[in-house]
Amino acid sequence: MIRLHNVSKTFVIKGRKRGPDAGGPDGGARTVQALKNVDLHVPQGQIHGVIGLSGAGKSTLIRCINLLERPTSGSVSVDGQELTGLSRQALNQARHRIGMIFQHFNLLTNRTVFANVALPLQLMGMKRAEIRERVAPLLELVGLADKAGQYPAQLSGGQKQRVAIARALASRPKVLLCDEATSALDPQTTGSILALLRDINQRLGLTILLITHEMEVVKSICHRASLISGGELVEEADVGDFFTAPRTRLGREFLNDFLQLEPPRALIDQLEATPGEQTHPVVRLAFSGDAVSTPLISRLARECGVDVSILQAKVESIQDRTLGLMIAELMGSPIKTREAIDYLESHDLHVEVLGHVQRTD
Ligand SMILES: Nc1ncnc2c1ncn2[C@@H]1O[C@H](COP(=O)(O)OP(=O)(O)OP(=O)(O)O)[C@@H](O)[C@H]1O
Repeated sequence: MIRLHNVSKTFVIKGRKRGPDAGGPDGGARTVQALKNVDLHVPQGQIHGVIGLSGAGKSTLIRCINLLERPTSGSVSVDGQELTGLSRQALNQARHRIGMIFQHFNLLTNRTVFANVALPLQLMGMKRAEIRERVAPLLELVGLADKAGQYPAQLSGGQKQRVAIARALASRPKVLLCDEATSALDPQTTGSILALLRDINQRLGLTILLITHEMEVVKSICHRASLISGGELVEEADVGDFFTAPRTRLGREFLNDFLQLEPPRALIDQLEATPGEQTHPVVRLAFSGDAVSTPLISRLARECGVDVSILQAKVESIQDRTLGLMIAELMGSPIKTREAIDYLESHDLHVEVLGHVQRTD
């Protein structure tokens, strides 16, 4: 439904220098490459999250999808239509199939809830009666049927975002873009807006692309997720894998921040990077699916002759999957602990060796 192929975006920031030390005719202009060769495919009906740190390129990416920002190179297509080559008029038509919501809602303060939702339909030239027929069920859908005559200032943040969602859905888009849509909301309101987006995705089969800096958002509603860093998509996976086996250091940092599952400080200070004859490995184990209910730890002791000292453990529900995480010291000879790691990996556990500690046994 959404396809980005080799999309790059470079901003040129004009220099302010004037006069003899301007350093050239551009007065010291510099460029920022906000996106680098981004490839992304979001199939119909999927909720895809793009997560990254501040300045990573999230907003630029989402704004390139409806061409609020025009890519410097590459192609963008939505619902099978390539957008980058369209005339202004054709692009305006194509944008009816792409709704968007924003962190700060972007409602018109001097218009009622009804009039805000009706606005895109008026701009499309729709007749009054038709607009009424379209807006009423949308307000019903977002739970604001009784607020049609109120003004944005009379609404809570969550209610304002509901109005924005209804407005974004007014033109019956195939795609909804969410630009940090819950970042200005408290956790409880965030939960209710995410539940509404999930409901809309299921009921209307709407494809959703959202950008966020919060793993909680990805965990709550996304089917698939990408990590963006320095304008590049550095990893992409189904959400279960995104949370169990991040492939990049940044992915692991996001996960650790979210789970707050780090070895105790005192242990971190003792960790050595290389193993020795007198050390034990400290590992982070991530397991999902059948592995969660299999007594693998007791089997390690029986089948590999390795004792396991559990330092921290946590079980999380990621949509319909259960994810187990554990930090543990594997106690045994170097050969046996290597065998134990192979055994765990052969049972689909993701094993990351955090370091090695001196044996005390
Ligand atoms: N209009 C612009 N002109 C110049 N540089 C820009 C422009 N918009 C974004 N940038 C730069 O592009 C890079 C990516 O910015 P972008 O806003 O896409 O990141 P982000 O991940 O959305 O960050 P945040 O979470 O802080 O909003 C940054 O270095 C930013 O300064």
